Amino acid sequence: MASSILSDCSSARLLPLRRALLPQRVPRSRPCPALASSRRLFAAARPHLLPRPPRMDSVPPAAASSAESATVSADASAKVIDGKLVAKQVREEIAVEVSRMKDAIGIVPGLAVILVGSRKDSQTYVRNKKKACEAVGIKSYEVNLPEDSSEEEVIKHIASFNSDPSVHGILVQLPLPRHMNDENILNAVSIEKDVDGFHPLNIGRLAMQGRDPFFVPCTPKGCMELLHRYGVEIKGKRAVVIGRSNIVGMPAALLLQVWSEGIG
Ligand SMILES: Nc1nc2c(c(=O)[nH]1)N[C@@H](CN(C=O)c1ccc(C(=O)N[C@@H](CCC(=O)O)C(=O)O)cc1)CN2
Repeated sequence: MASSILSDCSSARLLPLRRALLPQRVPRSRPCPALASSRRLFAAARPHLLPRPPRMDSVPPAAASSAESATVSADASAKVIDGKLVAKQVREEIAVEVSRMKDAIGIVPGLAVILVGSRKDSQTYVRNKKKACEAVGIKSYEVNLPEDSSEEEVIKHIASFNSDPSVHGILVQLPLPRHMNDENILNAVSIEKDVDGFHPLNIGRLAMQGRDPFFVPCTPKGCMELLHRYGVEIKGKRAVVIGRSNIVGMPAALLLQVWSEGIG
């Protein structure tokens, strides 16, 4: 029986993990020092690649009691993972980190979000990202462009954020209008500021042996963070990822594969 199931609502295909078919990974190389400082700065806001925080030694009381009543078989019991509790802890940790950074070097991380069009769901996600930044002291920059904007206009804004030293992370909210080519736009984001981890180089580095991505897509990273903080051991387990989107399913499968080898 699979011990972990991650579901990707954006695409309902089963993606078998390739771990069993791939050779053992070698320990990952250290990143280029010049790029590492910018990555570290924003990693405080979305700590994909920072040293991992200590696990919760015990499941929080509320989750523990639910977990006890949710036994699924003689040798395995279910753990109810309280995502809201973990999210609160992560926000608190980030707020402390940002405040320390401000005191130490007088810089706060800056996140730029570009939204094209007026989809209600995308507006909500962008609003929530902005609120989340405000709550922890991250400065946010927002650009809203009309649905009929050209790819060049979007890329012009990306280029401007790429060269703005107060912006450490850039997100282009997806989906983009149909007339735009996602690839051209995502390729324009500097890989050191690609906090979504959608740039092909970051995804490629996630997939390759001996490479580290600068950032990892946030939804699968969040799933991994939950497993980690609840002490769910991945090594040696089988996992099922439902869905294979570029945003969730595919990077989730890659992360499970990397972490199952004890790296990450
Ligand atoms: N630039 C990006 N665009 C998009 C992303 C992204 O990560 N970066 N992901 C989605 C939209 N999105 C965030 O922007 C997003 C949507 C939904 C969820 C999610 O986890 N949903 C849960 C429900 C959570 C809740 O209701 O509390 C679920 O579906 O089970 C995360 C991120 C597309 N665009």
